[in-house]
Amino acid sequence: MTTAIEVHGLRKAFREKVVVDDLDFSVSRGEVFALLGPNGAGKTTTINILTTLTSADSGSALVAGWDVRSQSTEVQRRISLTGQSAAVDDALSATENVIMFARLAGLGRGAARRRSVELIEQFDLVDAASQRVRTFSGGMRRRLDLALSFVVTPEVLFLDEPTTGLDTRSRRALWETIRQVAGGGTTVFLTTQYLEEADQLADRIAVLHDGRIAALGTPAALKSRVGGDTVELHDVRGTLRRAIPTDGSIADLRRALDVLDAEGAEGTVSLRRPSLDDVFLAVTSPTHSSLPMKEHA
Ligand SMILES: Nc1ncnc2c1ncn2[C@@H]1O[C@H](COP(=O)(O)OP(=O)(O)OP(=O)(O)O)[C@@H](O)[C@H]1O
Repeated sequence: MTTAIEVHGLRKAFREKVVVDDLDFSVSRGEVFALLGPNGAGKTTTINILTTLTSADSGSALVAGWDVRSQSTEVQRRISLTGQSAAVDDALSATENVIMFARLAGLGRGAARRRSVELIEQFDLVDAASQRVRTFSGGMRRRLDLALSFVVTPEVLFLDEPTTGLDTRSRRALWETIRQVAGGGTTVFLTTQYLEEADQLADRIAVLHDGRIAALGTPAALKSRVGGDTVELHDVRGTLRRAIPTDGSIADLRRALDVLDAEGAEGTVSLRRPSLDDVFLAVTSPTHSSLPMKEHA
């Protein structure tokens, strides 16, 4: 099986409000797929449907080859999901929590202990390993929650805004862990509001806007869609004074410089490559057509 997630015409409304609107996409095995979108775009609802926590009103979704609606137990056996801090016992230490979780996942006593040592180290909880979780900061709790979703390697790992609340070092460490897991063949489906995160991690990105996919493709393809490089002029204070989009060709670059010359502009000229921010702002602006765009390889 090469397809890990297959979604067709998925739709979900809360009362009259359509939150997920006719979604279609598929994710290959071993792929890191990021669902990006502003607040309220429908990211969590989509993840909840794919992880069997919520049922869709219509459409279908297969995860690891099983139907999320009619074969939910089979799906649950093959996935893991972050954000289940409800599963964390405040009265236990971090180590005890990981061991308990590992035992529930079917690991033997020795294997559970070994796994806890690895995960406590990996998620930078060594100093707090034997501390009761009740005393943890928000970031420590978040790291423990993440550690639990890595106790066993699932076929498909769902991470709902995994790095929210993490400091830079923890964020980068988690990215590394995600890369390792994906390198081992696990499919990773993550939601994020951080464009850099999607850019760093994802093989492909879907930008969700008002419950619909407004853009879908590799980070490079999405960036190239919003145009070529931009010639920017900053004044001595570093304030952006002028931005002239180009198609990336030498002739167009020269034209942009001629424009600045003709205007008698003063300051420092630089070339800015399109970023995912440009993509995000372009496709999630209120004036943007909500028609799904074609995927670019
Ligand atoms: N159980 C519910 N009942 C009613 N409305 C809901 C429910 N769950 C979500 N919604 C609404 O659906 C919309 C999409 O919510 P969702 O949590 O999926 O968005 P999101 O993209 O994950 O947003 P965020 O980035 O803020 O987490 C929001 O307007 C939200 O208020």
